[in-house]
Amino acid sequence: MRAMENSTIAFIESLDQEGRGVAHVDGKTIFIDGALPSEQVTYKSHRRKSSYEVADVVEVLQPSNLRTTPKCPHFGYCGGCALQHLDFSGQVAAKQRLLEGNLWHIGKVKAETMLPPIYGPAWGYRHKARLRVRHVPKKGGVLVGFNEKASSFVAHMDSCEVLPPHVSALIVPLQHMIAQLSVRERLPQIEVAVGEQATVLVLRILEALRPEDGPILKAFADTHGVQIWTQTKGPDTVMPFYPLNGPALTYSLPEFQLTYPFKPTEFTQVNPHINRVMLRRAMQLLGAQPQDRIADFFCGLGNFTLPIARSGATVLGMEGSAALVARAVESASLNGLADQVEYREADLFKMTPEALQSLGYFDKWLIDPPRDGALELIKSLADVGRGEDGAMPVAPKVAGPERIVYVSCNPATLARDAGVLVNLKGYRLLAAGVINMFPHTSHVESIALFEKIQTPV
Ligand SMILES: C[S@@+](CC[C@H](N)C(=O)[O-])C[C@H]1O[C@@H](n2cnc3c(N)ncnc32)[C@H](O)[C@@H]1O
Ligand code: SF4
Repeated sequence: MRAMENSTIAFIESLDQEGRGVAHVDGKTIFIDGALPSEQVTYKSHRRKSSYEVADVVEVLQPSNLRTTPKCPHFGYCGGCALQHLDFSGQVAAKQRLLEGNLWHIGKVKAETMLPPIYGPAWGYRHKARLRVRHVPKKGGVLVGFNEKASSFVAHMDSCEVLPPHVSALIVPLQHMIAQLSVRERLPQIEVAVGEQATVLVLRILEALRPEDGPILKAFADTHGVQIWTQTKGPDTVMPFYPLNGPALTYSLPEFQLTYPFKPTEFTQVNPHINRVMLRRAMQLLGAQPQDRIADFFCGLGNFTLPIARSGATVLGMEGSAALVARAVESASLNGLADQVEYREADLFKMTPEALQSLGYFDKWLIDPPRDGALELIKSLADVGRGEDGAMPVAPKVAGPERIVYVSCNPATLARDAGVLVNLKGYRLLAAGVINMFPHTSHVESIALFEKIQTPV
């Protein structure tokens, strides 16, 4: 709808992957930052293309009844959150609609059942974070935080509601402490990792620390009860007052009697509360039995592998990072599961039918890929029937597992891969649902269950 001279009015139909309201005006798609579904708003475009425009809300004429007051004072300016103006349940519903929309528009598939969303705490959930650091004298000194929205500048912030409160409380003291370091201009990033026994801050520094920096770091660590590790150019150099080379942290899964050691820089799930619920859901969907042989592709440090092994099944975990494979092997022994678990390092984006066949038959698969998805792995399964060009599938014919549980951090690639599984590989999409792993952001984590209905030719 185009209105009077200077203002443009739009009715918002849905949310996009970045949490922006989507409207259609005069045949163009308009992505409007700050607008919510079912709202009528005026907007101002800051990017115009022939088929779409990108805009900011000017005024909300008719607010959604799910619009709410953002809790964080930095919302709207900090790029860390996109949806704090939408009620928590509305966020989950919007993510579910996005997942369903992607499955249908990209993969041409529909889940037979939508699973109830997996919820967790709304605030203080981020146990892993990458904070940017920038020394900007004209903004008052050192900035520590997330990037500003749609910018590479560091946001000026003094607290963060999605970090655990004790980490949020470190932002201002970190700004003051870094300002005193000789390397304050050469310290672009801090990785935060909260484990069960400790919180570690890994300072990435582009040159060597000078001796006078040591006491400053030690005083900070002692005062705030955290560990500080430094990663300068070259191999890790842990500050001399902390144990060298050992994983400092652990997380545990009491329901599976499992404990995982990890190094703060290694991949672990960001939200430990949701991770536990997600693992229970995945195990329920996988239905692992003691006689099963199961593959855990993109297994990381064995987050899914060990709960699967606890059920009595044997598991092969495959992963691209040698460091994570080594950590996974260590955890399997530590938890008394080494006999049931094997790990292999492999680049799964280069999977071929021959390589997949050489792994032998699996009853079930668990897949948890990065954002790019798992296309090469799925394409390596034998097609059902003839291909689009009428040709028979290329040998070897790799028999697919009876069940696949697919955990995804990108609904677009999940939808693409689901389309291949359902339309070419003889699977049904039995169920799918969202996991609210990152509340208030537009990230959509999801889980899907596929079941084999046809034997490949
Ligand atoms: C979303 S994480 C999941 C890790 C694990 N399942 C977990 O829950 O902790 C994706 C994993 O894929 C691995 N990865 C990324 N690219 C890969 C590739 N090309 N081949 C194999 N693994 C890869 C990453 O190292 C990471 O451990
Ligand atoms: S990431 Fe933290 S500081 Fe940024 S908007 Fe979200 S809660 Fe606020």
